[in-house]
Amino acid sequence: MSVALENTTRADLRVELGERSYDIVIAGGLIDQPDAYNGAIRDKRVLIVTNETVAPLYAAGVNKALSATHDVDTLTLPDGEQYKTLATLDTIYDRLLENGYGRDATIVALGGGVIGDIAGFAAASYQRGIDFVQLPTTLLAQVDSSVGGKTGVNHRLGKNMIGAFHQPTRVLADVGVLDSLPAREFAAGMAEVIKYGLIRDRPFLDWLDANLAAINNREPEVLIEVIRRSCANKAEVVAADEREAGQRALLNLGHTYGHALEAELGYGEWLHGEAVAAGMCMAADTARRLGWLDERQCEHIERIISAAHLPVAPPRELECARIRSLMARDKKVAAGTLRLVLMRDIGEAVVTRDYGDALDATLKRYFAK
Ligand SMILES: NC(=O)c1ccc[n+]([C@@H]2O[C@H](COP(=O)([O-])OP(=O)(O)OC[C@H]3O[C@@H](n4cnc5c(N)ncnc54)[C@H](O)[C@@H]3O)[C@@H](O)[C@H]2O)c1
Ligand SMILES: O=C(O)C(=O)C[C@@H](O)[C@H](O)[C@H](O)COP(=O)(O)O
Ligand SMILES: [Zn+2]
Repeated sequence: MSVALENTTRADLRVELGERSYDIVIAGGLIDQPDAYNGAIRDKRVLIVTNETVAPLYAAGVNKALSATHDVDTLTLPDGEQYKTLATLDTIYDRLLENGYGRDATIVALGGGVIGDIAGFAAASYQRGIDFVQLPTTLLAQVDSSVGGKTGVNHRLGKNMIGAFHQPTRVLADVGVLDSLPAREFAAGMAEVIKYGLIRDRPFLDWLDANLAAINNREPEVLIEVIRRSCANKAEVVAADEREAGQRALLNLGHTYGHALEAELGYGEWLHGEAVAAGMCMAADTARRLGWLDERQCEHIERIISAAHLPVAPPRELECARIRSLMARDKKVAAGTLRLVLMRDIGEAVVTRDYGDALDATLKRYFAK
């Protein structure tokens, strides 16, 4: 059950995508309120897709909120990044088909980014596409993965290698559910928050820096502001470039390095946000070698990341050549060349293929073997 927060602000944002536009609502106690779903679910049948950790905490409240007006069933998946696979996706198709769900059904994704990505991809592909609603329950999912319509699953050889762009019909970011989130998962979400500051919103980064203690204490008003400003950044980028033909790639800062780390560590040893945090430090190092950032700026970035309880380097010795070959499979490879997202300054990122030997020098520094 999500607890409504007394006297806390509610923030409403909109992702402007023509006929696929949708609202992001940010408040406490949202997912248990029947009204919150008005206009987001077209027809009767709803399948809530969640996992074994989140279900006992929040599925009953969501089920109750929807049951007065809809015919609701719940599918509970195993928990973990290692289950973000085609095999798990198949279990969603099984449930939909065995129970005769049609194209008018809606999937409600209740969970973190793993559930959002996999349930979203089920919605994108089932009978060539059905509606879905995002109920993100981690900080990372509330600030990033529930918005923008990137859905998909991992492959042994690369992160999110199989997927589709498919926008939800609504995002309900209920800050009340963050109370039960473990500290390590909360910190992982902060990596994507800091990312917005580093790529395009220097004032936000300075605000984060000044408010980190209140953020780490999860003060509700401060959290709503963290989520609101993060989603506002993401919504703006997605509205301008839904399918990543250009500026959306900036949202990938640190991810080329980070996704390689996640794959090399077997999708489980490190959380996505942890890999992105270390990846952003590596991207800063590459930018420093190009003369774009100086030593002091790199230290500043590392200090904020550390203060958010995130790693600034790989967890142990990893093989440089293996990381480099995983990076070569990144989705930003164009005409056979890997493009990187690098900071020209703090708060200003670019996509570039002009990094010369700087990438290899960075990889040698972080991956000694
Ligand atoms: N689609 C996108 O744009 C996008 C953006 C960023 C990340 N991602 C993806 O998101 C995934 C990471 O998401 P994540 O960090 O949310 O991880 P996650 O989905 O694995 O959730 C983290 C853990 O927290 C648990 N949990 C979730 N909500 C909880 C709650 N309220 N209380 C207690 N426990 C809770 C989960 O069961 C899980 O064990 C990665 O697969 C990443 O690739 C996608
Ligand atoms: O929404 C985006 O665009 C992002 O890049 C957000 C990232 O935080 C996220 O991890 C995304 O899933 C990465 O996308 P990918 O295309 O590199 O798999
Ligand atoms: Zn990410």
